Amino acid sequence: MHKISIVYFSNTGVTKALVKAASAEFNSQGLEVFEYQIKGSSIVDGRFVESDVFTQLHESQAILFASPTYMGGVAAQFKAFADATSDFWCDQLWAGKLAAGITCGSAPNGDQTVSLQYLSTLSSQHGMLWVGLDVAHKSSESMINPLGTQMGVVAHSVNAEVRESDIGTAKYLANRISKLLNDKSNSF
Ligand SMILES: Cc1cc2nc3c(=O)[nH]c(=O)nc-3n(C[C@H](O)[C@H](O)[C@H](O)COP(=O)(O)O)c2cc1C
Repeated sequence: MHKISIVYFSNTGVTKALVKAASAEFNSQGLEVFEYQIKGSSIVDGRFVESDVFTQLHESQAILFASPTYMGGVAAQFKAFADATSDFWCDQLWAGKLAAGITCGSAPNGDQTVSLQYLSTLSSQHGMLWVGLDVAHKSSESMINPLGTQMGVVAHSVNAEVRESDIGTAKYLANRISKLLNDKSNSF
């Protein structure tokens, strides 16, 4: 059975709701899911200290990274986690794993794409293979990807309300990753 890990930070629950939707989709496609929410207490003196988490990530064939957009980038809590992954960079321990990203913001165009670009760069530093969306802006019957970003999931939330179209986009991305993992001709 393939395993996917999801690492995320969420304060008011929007990112968490998107992660839960993706997670349910992975489960329904027969994947084992390890979910990890970064907490403020996981960071001491600016450093991410929950090193046990990495055992799960090493065992995964894919990792989904998720963070709200804060001031045009990932949240500091997520960045502390990302910096801790540098321990595995030299040996390129995560090379060949699939990677994907989810973010959200309270503005329709609040620079969320910058967060996805960062997550993609982080993944590239680890030699991972980035998976975006193969669906054009609102082209499907379910009207997913309403903001038209194809690097990953960009959600727009006002007052922490989560839109169905963004939940649908998160599920779609999870479904795409599941298909890639379950395709026997791929050897992730
Ligand atoms: C410190 C801070 C910075 C933020 N910066 C942005 C931003 O640059 N762009 C944006 O669209 N929303 C921004 N927001 C709004 C959050 O991204 C938004 O509320 C998001 O839904 C929070 O996700 P969460 O519910 O998973 O915590 C910011 C919020 C905070 C608290």
